Amino acid sequence: MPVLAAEHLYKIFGRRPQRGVEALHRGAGRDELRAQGLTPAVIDASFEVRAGEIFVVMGLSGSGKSTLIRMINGLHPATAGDVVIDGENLAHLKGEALRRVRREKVSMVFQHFALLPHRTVGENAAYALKVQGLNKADREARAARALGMVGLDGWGGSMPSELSGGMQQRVGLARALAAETDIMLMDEAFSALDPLIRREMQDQLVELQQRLDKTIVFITHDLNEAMRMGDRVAMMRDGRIEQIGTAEQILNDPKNDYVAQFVQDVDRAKVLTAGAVMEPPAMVIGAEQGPRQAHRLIREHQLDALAVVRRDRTPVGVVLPGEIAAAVREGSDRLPLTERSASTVGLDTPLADLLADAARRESPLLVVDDAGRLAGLIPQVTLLAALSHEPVETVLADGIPDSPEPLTDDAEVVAP
Ligand SMILES: Nc1ncnc2c1ncn2[C@@H]1O[C@H](COP(=O)(O)OP(=O)(O)OP(=O)(O)O)[C@@H](O)[C@H]1O
Repeated sequence: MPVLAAEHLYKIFGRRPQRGVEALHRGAGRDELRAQGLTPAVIDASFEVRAGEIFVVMGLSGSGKSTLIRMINGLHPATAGDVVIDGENLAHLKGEALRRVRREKVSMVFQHFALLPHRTVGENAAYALKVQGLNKADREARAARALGMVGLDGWGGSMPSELSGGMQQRVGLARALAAETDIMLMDEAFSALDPLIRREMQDQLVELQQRLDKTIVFITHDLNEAMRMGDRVAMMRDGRIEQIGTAEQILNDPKNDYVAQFVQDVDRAKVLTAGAVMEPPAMVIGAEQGPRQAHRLIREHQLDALAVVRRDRTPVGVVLPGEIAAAVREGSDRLPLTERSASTVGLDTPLADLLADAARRESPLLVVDDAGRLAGLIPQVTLLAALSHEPVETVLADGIPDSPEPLTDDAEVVAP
């Protein structure tokens, strides 16, 4: 079950906003509503956020992100549609019941930190806990723990003004963590920070999320931030969600021209990981098998490369058609594995890290999962395509320099 769901959510500002929803249902455009003094800020937004996910809402200024997040935390009532948190529909809650859900399920980090200037860092971190009814000792302990998580051990007695911008936002983050809610909403939380600090905070948030298993809805107008942070990204335009998907899905398969144009300048090499560009191996061969068996598999399945694995599927290397043909010709009874053919990379390795020596690489890269087992292969042509910003087909048509000789059916085969 999703932790958080939005179902056909609308927010229209103006008098008698319900009119706007009805007009939109009838097919009216935004301009028509504007003429009636109505602003449609969020139009028919539906999505589900899974437990432990970083769900990014990305869109230009005015696209409706802040309004959307305010409906999720119950600050704005929806004009139509539902927000369901942990099975509870906010539209059905009032007064104390609504405040309880907001307090216990959702915490929020703001762009401008929202720290109280005359309270200490520790008091700021503990701020949300008083309303939760915790006693002073518990509040202080939780706040200190949260400050420790964001790398601010020992800063509890300082005043916010003594801290840099990045540190102040860590206090904002600590305050949200101290509330110990499962869901954290972050509204342009890093947008006011210098690029270097921002990057550091992004990494730290991803690391914290993995450690604490929080569900995070993260709002940003920065596409690169969205692509870097989001397990999935919802792209908003003019109040509507245009597409929801992983960074790879949005980059590789944009749903419409708007999304395609929006993402065209993204540095794919920085966003895409080895896991996203690899191909699952069509066939593998056990390390104890000989070259003739490999030769047979390569021919029968017309493989460009064949990964060699141990019984537990950890990779030993990869054999190529040309190599294996030569080995069979020479009568070798061992698979011709070489050092260079055994380069492995992790699933999360950024593509950019693999491109440096793409042109020199003569065999596919092997991609392994966290347990070191083979997850897939990245053919050299994929790297060259990424490097030249050309589709794979173009690189294939132009040819790869020094590509291995293809194994033809009439290759001379000598029995060992
Ligand atoms: N309280 C309000 N009253 C009237 N109109 C509003 C109100 N809040 C937002 N809007 C309008 O709703 C639309 C969406 O605004 P919203 O702030 O949600 O966008 P955003 O994507 O968060 O933009 P930004 O990044 O600039 O904050 C805009 O046209 C805005 O002018």
